[in-house]
Amino acid sequence: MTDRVSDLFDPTEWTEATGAGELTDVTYHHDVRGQIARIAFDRPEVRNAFRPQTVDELARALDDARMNPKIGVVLLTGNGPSPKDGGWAFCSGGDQRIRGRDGYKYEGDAENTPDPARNGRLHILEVQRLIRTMPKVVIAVVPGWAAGGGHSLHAVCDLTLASREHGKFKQTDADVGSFDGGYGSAYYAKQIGQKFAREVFFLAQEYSAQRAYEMGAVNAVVDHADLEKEALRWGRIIMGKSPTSIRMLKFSFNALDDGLVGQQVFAGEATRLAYGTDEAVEGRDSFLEKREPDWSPYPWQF
Ligand SMILES: CC(C)(COP(=O)(O)OP(=O)(O)OC[C@H]1O[C@@H](n2cnc3c(N)ncnc32)[C@H](O)[C@@H]1OP(=O)(O)O)[C@@H](O)C(=O)NCCC(=O)NCCSC(=O)c1cc(O)c2ccccc2c1O
Repeated sequence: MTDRVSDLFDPTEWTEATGAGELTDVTYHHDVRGQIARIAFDRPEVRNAFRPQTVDELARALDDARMNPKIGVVLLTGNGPSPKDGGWAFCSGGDQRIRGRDGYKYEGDAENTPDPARNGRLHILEVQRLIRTMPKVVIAVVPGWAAGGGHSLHAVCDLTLASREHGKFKQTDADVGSFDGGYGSAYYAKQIGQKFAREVFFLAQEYSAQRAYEMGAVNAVVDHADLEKEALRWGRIIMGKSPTSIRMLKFSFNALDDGLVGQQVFAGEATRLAYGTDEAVEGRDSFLEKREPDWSPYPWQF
């Protein structure tokens, strides 16, 4: 790759997000209408494996998109192809070269050498929770390999679109002595069923985009050249919907599987909606005006 972001990236559709020029491991753009974010792993030479710095930058970009009131959809993808061999990847999980005994390490003086003085990190799990709880639709746009922790990221995204020619899925955790026991496996099993999920993890075989679609892990298989165009089209359809409906729907889908945290997130939005009623305003005003509240205009509805 030269100065192009990615071979599938259409520069007429995107502008670089403010501050994104400082990022080294991910790229971050907003679509020209300012409604859809594109965040991409940018380490194609290692199949977009993440190191702690990658995860830091990913979290920053996702959080920025979360807090942007115009943005309703995030496309999470991987830039490519690899300048070394032309291979494509969404993300191949944690960079095994800097994995220490306590997690993934920030690098020391020599590149790809773990810094023994700093604790290891497993904070891709924090990113998973951010994707899960942000009140926006996150679409995994998979142009190549989704492996290991990259496979888990696609699992936690709300939707997945995959390249027909290059999209490949492989859950390598058990090959490398790792295990994502949360969304990556247990929630994934809720998506595609226990038998398939156990097969994917226990055998760690390669699945084509078409096979992943048949198993219920992928929403659509798209010709490689059209992948990002199609993702943008899906994003724009979603942007035509009510923001409150989409937010409440996402949190409703999450609630049961996320236990009390799911209930808390959903209930927080219900509280926000309730604050908008005249009834809640009466409660606040009566306190501030040091008088008894008058609930008489508000029936005990059934
Ligand atoms: C993804 C592959 C199946 C692709 O195979 P392919 O044959 O197409 O490509 P190569 O193997 O030749 O790779 C090209 C080039 O990239 C390097 N590379 C690829 N992936 C990684 C990686 N993850 N780390 C470091 N380097 C990588 C590869 O070495 C080649 O380099 P050259 O110098 O030789 O050119 C295949 O590449 C593959 O299987 N990759 C490894 C996938 C993997 O096992 N990932 C880690 C799983 S564990 C994990 O991600 C994880 C992270 C967490 O933070 C967790 C936190 C909490 C719980 C669990 C976690 C977790 O499981």
